[in-house]
Amino acid sequence: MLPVEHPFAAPQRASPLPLSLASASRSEDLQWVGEPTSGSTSALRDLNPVIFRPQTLQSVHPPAAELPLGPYTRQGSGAPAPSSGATVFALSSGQGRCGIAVIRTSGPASGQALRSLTAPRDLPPARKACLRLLSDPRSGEPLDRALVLWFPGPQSFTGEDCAEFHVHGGPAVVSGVLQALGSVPGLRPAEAGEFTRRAFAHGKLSLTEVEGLADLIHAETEAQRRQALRQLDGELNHLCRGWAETLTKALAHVEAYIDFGEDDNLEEGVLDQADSEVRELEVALGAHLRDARRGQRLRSGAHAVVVGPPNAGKSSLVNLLSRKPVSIVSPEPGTTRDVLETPVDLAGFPVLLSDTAGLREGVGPVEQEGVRRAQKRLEQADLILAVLDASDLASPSSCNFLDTVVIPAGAGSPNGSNQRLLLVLNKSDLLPAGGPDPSPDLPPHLLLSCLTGDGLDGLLEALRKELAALCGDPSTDPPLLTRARHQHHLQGCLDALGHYKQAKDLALAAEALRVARGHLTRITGGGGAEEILDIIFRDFCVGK
Ligand SMILES: Nc1nc2c(ncn2[C@@H]2O[C@H](COP(=O)(O)OP(=O)(O)OP(=O)(O)O)[C@@H](O)[C@H]2O)c(=O)[nH]1
Ligand SMILES: [K+]
Ligand SMILES: [Mg+2]
Repeated sequence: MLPVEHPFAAPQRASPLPLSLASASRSEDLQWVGEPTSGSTSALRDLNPVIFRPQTLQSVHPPAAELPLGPYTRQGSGAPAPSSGATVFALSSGQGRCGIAVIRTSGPASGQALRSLTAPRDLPPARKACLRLLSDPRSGEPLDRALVLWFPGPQSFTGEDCAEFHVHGGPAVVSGVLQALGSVPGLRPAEAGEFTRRAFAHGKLSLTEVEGLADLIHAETEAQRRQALRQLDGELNHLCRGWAETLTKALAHVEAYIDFGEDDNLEEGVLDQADSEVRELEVALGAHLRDARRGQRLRSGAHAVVVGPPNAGKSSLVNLLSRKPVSIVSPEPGTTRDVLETPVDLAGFPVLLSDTAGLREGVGPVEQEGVRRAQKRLEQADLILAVLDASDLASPSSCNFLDTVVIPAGAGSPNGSNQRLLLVLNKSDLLPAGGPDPSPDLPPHLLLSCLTGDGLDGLLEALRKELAALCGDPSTDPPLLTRARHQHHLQGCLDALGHYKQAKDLALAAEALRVARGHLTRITGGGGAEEILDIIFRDFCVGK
């Protein structure tokens, strides 16, 4: 731990949520509204007259107060509404002794809380850090000299009035300030996730952004961090909103046809346009669903298994990649019996690496069970690291392994089950120096020496490529679905589009589109009546 001096000169251990993320308001206002529940007569039907009879626009357009607000707001989308009026407070940085601890409040009494604890008592200018003496409002006892920040709502992380106290991170300071806050009328300790829940309820974060924030806090590798940050930045949200907008457009076309199919004023090809929009969307959704597991793998870690004949150096490789002595290494064949798992960060990707028993036949019951477990793990793995002893390629166990595992899995290319395989020829130090490739006839492979480290860089680079293919590369790829929930709704949307195509009448087709759109908006926790209005006015020729 770095020395604890003045905490604000150079934050030694910053809050896990830097200021900009913890408190600053998002520049973009995400207050968009939800979509009509499926089955209800859509707002579109009521609004369609607006499209075609511009002269009656003023009289037909429902006044704002009459818009059905309930199910249309984010708050109505399943998020628990914050208990009104309460102001909550909590330690927002990690527990334990540290340079600086960040305590924050959210709710209407935040300003009062700031004034009660600080001297001078006036509120600091909005979003400007100010140094203040903190003291207990009951006893007047000084607690700390701290930086305080005032974020008046709605331009705050939660959308409510918020305050932050950046105090020295000693346990006594932190508990003193928390107790002092608890004594301020109207304040209570926050529940787990309550700040974020309030941000969602006030439309500051979409559901996918909430998920991105959670993933960012839990990210352990670089690629996980990138993916989470992109989701927090709203990329998945924008993607889903774009798709939902396409469906709203298609729905507007179909509903217009239902209401005005006989009307001369309707543009030609309205239904064809809806069909082509749906077809394009199907292609886009299909592409994302094919990659659906990648984002989830990146969140939870890809499963890689090290397999090979006995004594190939599997355990040596596991120890080398994990940089710790996970497995016992010995010259005795059959050393590893059980499956040994270790989480590792490989080239920025999270991987659960499994060491396994050497594959061979004609062994005792214990080793046999080890082989059975190894084979089971092999079937479940996303990535197979097949290890052979480069100086022992002609042995029966090597040949058998090549024939039964490496060749069927198709080294260097993904097989039907999406498993990927890297063939590693270990113990290259035992080959004659500068000699030819010992095995030009083998599938694509890498030479490695666990003993000298030769070939490790090449192996890590190959692993990076394989893992980027398995987990998606968050530096370059389009945003990925990161949870089973996203995959479920995307599949639901695609199924509904299938019903649209098969629908025997237009009312059913419109209903299928509403169901499809409902799935998309549930991904982000919103959807839109106002969107529908916008799109109608933008996309239709009025009163042609
Ligand atoms: N020369 C040389 N020896 C190695 C290398 N890698 C591993 N070994 C040796 O090979 C022997 C077997 O290594 P392990 O890592 O135990 O092999 P394993 O595949 O896990 O063996 P089992 O668990 O018994 O199947 C040990 O004596 C290691 O020191 C290498 O790159 N070069
Ligand atoms: K061994
Ligand atoms: Mg071993």
